Amino acid sequence: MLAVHFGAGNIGRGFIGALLSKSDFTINFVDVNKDVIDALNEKQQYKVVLADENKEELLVKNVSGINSLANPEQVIEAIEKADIVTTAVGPNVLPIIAEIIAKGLTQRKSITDRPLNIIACENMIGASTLLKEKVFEHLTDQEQAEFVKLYGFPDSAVDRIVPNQVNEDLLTVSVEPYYEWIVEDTEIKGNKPAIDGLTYVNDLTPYIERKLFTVNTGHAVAAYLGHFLDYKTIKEAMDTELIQDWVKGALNESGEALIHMYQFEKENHQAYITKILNRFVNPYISDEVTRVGRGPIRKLGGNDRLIRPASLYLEKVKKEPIYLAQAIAAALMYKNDQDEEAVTLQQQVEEKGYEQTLREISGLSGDHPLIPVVMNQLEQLKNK
Ligand SMILES: NC(=O)c1ccc[n+]([C@@H]2O[C@H](COP(=O)([O-])OP(=O)(O)OC[C@H]3O[C@@H](n4cnc5c(N)ncnc54)[C@H](O)[C@@H]3O)[C@@H](O)[C@H]2O)c1
Ligand SMILES: O=P(O)(O)OC[C@@H](O)[C@@H](O)[C@H](O)[C@H](O)CO
Repeated sequence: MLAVHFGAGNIGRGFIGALLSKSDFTINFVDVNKDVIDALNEKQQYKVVLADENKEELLVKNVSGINSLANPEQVIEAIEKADIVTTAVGPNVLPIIAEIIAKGLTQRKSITDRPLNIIACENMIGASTLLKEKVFEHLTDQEQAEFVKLYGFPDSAVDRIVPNQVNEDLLTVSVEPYYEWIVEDTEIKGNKPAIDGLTYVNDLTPYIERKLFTVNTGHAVAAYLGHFLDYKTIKEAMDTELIQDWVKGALNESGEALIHMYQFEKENHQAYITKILNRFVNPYISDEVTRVGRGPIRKLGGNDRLIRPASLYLEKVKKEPIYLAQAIAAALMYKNDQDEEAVTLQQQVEEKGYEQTLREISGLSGDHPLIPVVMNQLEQLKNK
């Protein structure tokens, strides 16, 4: 069985590749990073190391790479033959890979009517749905009508902390032992891909929102406030009582909103939070706040990990989300010359001020009650 996976980065190699390989898939990684692709073709295998005291190693075999910039025709050919297509490229890259996926599906359809599922494994609500929209922009009306019956784009939620890598070998990837991969099965075309460790559900919404608004919310709070206080890693930040309290405060707020929305058992949700807080302080992982805080414009989006739980808390719980607002303020203040979005964000702040920048990036209406709460927290942070 052949898997074509876009994005041979941390989560691509360290999670999706590892799981697909365990279920006997051969994996064609597609990437624009020449060094990684060359190394995959040369070695045809790589190591995944579990970041705990045992450092158990898994050898991922039968892998190869395609450089999509140099050899787009090979990508098209791979999609023609694939049994599954997955991505882990980052939400902003989905529109960029859509065209070649459309070409691959078009070529496939000219040869076979075999169904195919394309699963975007990104930290975003509705990532596969977005990819489908972008792919369909490259198809005629007739192709769209045919493809919709054969090609599924099921949404998914993926959870495994894979930090930036500092190994001698370029391909080796160190990952936390914990993982969760959930896929919405209502959109699947043909047989459900049999992948060990993947869970199918009928309705992904509670799962993706619980994950994004707990793991990623907590992570973002630790990253932006950690950076504000000059900490370099998530663990360093979390080892500080003050930041730990801020993260817990934010997760209590997002938790109350989630419990209200999805009727989760309060105790179960608290246990979920506690487990996540322990994952953040894994001593075998060094995760930079700059990785976790990367892309602040995306992270300040209206449906993302900070604004959406804060808005839900206001709307459903009817209280002011002080801790989430503080993290939103820290995200607005986030400066990092190495991060393109952080640079653009600060240019926007310089030109338009914090309040207008927040409105434009988050899409919150001018009179949204969250805005004064954030502005108040911002003033307090400036004085810290
Ligand atoms: N690292 C984690 O802990 C983690 C966990 C869950 C989900 N995710 C999600 O997985 C996705 C990838 O994150 P990551 O941490 O692996 O990032 P990463 O930067 O390590 O990997 C992304 C890969 O995509 C490649 N890429 C960029 N443009 C491309 C293109 N046009 N075509 C093909 N490949 C391209 C990059 O070269 C890189 O190898 C993100 O959506 C992220 O939110 C990450
Ligand atoms: O990947 P991002 O930029 O959306 O978010 C950064 C981290 O919070 C994220 O990568 C987590 O490590 C991951 O989502 C854990 O499952």
